[in-house]
Amino acid sequence: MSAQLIDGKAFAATVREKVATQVEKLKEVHGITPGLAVVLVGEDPASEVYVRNKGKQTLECGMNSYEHKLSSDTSEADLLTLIETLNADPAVHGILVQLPLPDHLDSDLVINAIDPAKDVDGFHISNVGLLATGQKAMVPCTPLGCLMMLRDHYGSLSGLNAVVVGRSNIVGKPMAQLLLRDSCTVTIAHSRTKDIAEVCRGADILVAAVGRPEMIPGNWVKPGATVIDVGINRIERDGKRKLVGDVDFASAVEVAGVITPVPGGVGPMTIACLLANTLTACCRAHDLPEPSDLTA
Ligand SMILES: Nc1nc2c(c(=O)[nH]1)N[C@@H](CN(C=O)c1ccc(C(=O)N[C@@H](CCC(=O)O)C(=O)O)cc1)CN2
Repeated sequence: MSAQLIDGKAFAATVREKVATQVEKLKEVHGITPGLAVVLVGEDPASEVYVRNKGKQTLECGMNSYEHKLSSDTSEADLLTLIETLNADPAVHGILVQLPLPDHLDSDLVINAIDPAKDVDGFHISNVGLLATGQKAMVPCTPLGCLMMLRDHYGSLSGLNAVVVGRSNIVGKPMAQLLLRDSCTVTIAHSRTKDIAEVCRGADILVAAVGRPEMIPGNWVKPGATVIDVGINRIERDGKRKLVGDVDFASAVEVAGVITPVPGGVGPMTIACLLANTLTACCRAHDLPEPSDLTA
């Protein structure tokens, strides 16, 4: 039997609509317009597309968008000066530096220069610590999107066995923290995990975030499980370029109960959650109630 697909595109559109409604209210009642600044260094083609889409969707939600495109040889000092300026700008509620950065720039240093209250990526060390200790944090967009889809499907995640394959700071670790916060029993699996197939087969919720094309086959999936595929891998097959996830969709769809496709699954939720985080950051900056269905 074939699994039910989660339509991330449609889900993301619903999130964006909710954000737009709240933004309109903020403008009408309080005269406040949330603002998002996105910084791109260099000419990575995929990053250029993501940044363009971020700007477009920010404006469509009624927020202000500030785009800063810097050349690939920008010095760390110049980038840090820009971040300082954005930190001090009251019209900017969210700051995002598009990753990956060129090799000569220290990503950790740059990310940790962002005011944690404006860190809508949730990558700043303060937000990482707040999330890990169950406090109010800015939550990384991709894991937040996965959590929203899981909550929508299950209602409560309490007591479910969740396996997160991948231990990156951007997805794997925060995903595990969020699932733990929702009372799942969480295992983080990775390249050194012994009998990883058997570990995965114990999962009610299997989140694949390893960055290896189609690494997880259907026989690693427990029948009826929910599979969330975070991978976005560009491969060439039969002479054609193709986007695939970390899960072998063709075999997994036959075993899983629910599955996210690639493309059109988790990906679109990343930008939708960025807009939600910008709204949240704006509400927090002005001591206003934040929309509870758009945060963790
Ligand atoms: N500062 C950040 N950098 C990066 C992040 C991030 O969250 N913050 N994530 C990724 C890139 N990313 C957003 O920045 C992103 C990735 C994928 C998608 C998306 O909609 N994917 C589509 C397919 C799009 C395609 O054809 O390429 C899908 O999966 O359906 C949106 C945003 C790395 N950098």
